[in-house]
Amino acid sequence: MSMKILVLPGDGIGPEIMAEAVKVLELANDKFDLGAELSYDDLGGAAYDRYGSPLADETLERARQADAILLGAVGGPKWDAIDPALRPERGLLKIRSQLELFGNLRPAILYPQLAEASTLKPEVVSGLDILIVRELTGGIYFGQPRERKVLESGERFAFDTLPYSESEVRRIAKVGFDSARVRGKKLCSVDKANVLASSQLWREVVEEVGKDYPDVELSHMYVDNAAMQLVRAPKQFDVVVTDNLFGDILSDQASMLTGSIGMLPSASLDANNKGMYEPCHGSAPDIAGKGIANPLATILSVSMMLRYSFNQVEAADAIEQAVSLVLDQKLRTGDIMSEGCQLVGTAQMGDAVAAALKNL
Ligand SMILES: NC(=O)C1=CN([C@@H]2O[C@H](COP(=O)(O)OP(=O)(O)OC[C@H]3O[C@@H](n4cnc5c(N)ncnc54)[C@H](O)[C@@H]3O)[C@@H](O)[C@H]2O)C=CC1
Ligand SMILES: CC(C)CC(=O)C(=O)O
Ligand SMILES: [Mg+2]
Repeated sequence: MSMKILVLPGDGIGPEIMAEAVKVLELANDKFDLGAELSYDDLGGAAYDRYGSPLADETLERARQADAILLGAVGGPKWDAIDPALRPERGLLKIRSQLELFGNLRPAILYPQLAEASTLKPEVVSGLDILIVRELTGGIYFGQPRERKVLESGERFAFDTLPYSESEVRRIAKVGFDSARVRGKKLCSVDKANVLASSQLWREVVEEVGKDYPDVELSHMYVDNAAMQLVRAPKQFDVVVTDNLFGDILSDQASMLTGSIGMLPSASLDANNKGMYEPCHGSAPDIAGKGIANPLATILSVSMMLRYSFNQVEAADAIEQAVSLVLDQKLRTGDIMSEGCQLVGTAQMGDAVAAALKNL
């Protein structure tokens, strides 16, 4: 099986965390004889600086030719003042949409070693294992029209549009139900159907899709309540399916239940499980260049890539086991640090995971 992987380190801490993920991937490649071939390109601010566009046509073509894409993160204050259409984040949105990566899987799993780092009490989060299924190529981040203008009165005015079609909701709902079917058989669809027309359609279509999944218990929750329930009693959730904006916000929130946003990997999949894999966090400009970012979310994204795009279950499991072993060794980056543990930097953490993987 061909395993051509396009690596896009991106901006800020992106290159730092990616170096560690590639270290682990290369080790897995040798150990499990995966035949992975890596190539590199730029996305986001780095691409704007190099190509004048946050996603160059040639990069998009390379992404289309690749079997999977591994991404760090994009964005940063350096590009805050440029034409909004050329912002680094627009490159990320464009690659997701052009490759039709509509199914974003964001697992929030608490490693038991990190119970102390969670923002919630250990008894509330122990055994936490939630999968957030976020719709990734529709909704308010893409809706047209969107505009900023100055009204005749001189007042500044702006608006966005939140569109969803039946087929867009249907395909992500299926991802949610299929995921629930192989997990705890519980799916919670999160929307704002008490006020938003797009959410009313969302709820209706999710109900219809649910008829094909009588074995999955479906519930609905408004997003404001879901945000509250996530920090009140997060273990009531198994699989959560939601739209692009709500999923973006709820997954960052869920990350803190696992100790840190630096622990949350993700897979963004098309209809054939071709995917882009990236940590859920951003480019963290506040810590970029310091060598202190947590690389585990990106390393765990490598594991998701091997599992979802290449069915290399043994290698994927081994990477997760190596991460767990390193946490057993009480090595911690600052974001997951707790008493009695040893503080390490990004590269030390990557080295430790690679060493643990090698010795498995
Ligand atoms: N997928 C992507 O490429 C994303 C890009 N962004 C972009 O990233 C830039 C910064 O956005 P923020 O809102 O600050 O979100 P962020 O996720 O980059 O950072 C939020 C906070 O979490 C911390 N953090 C994030 N990742 C970490 C890691 N691996 N280890 C330790 N601490 C970590 C940061 O230091 C910061 O305090 C913006 O330009 C934003 O648009 C934001 C989210 C996702
Ligand atoms: C450009 C943003 C939508 C990226 C982001 O925050 C995310 O995908 O989590
Ligand atoms: Mg986000």
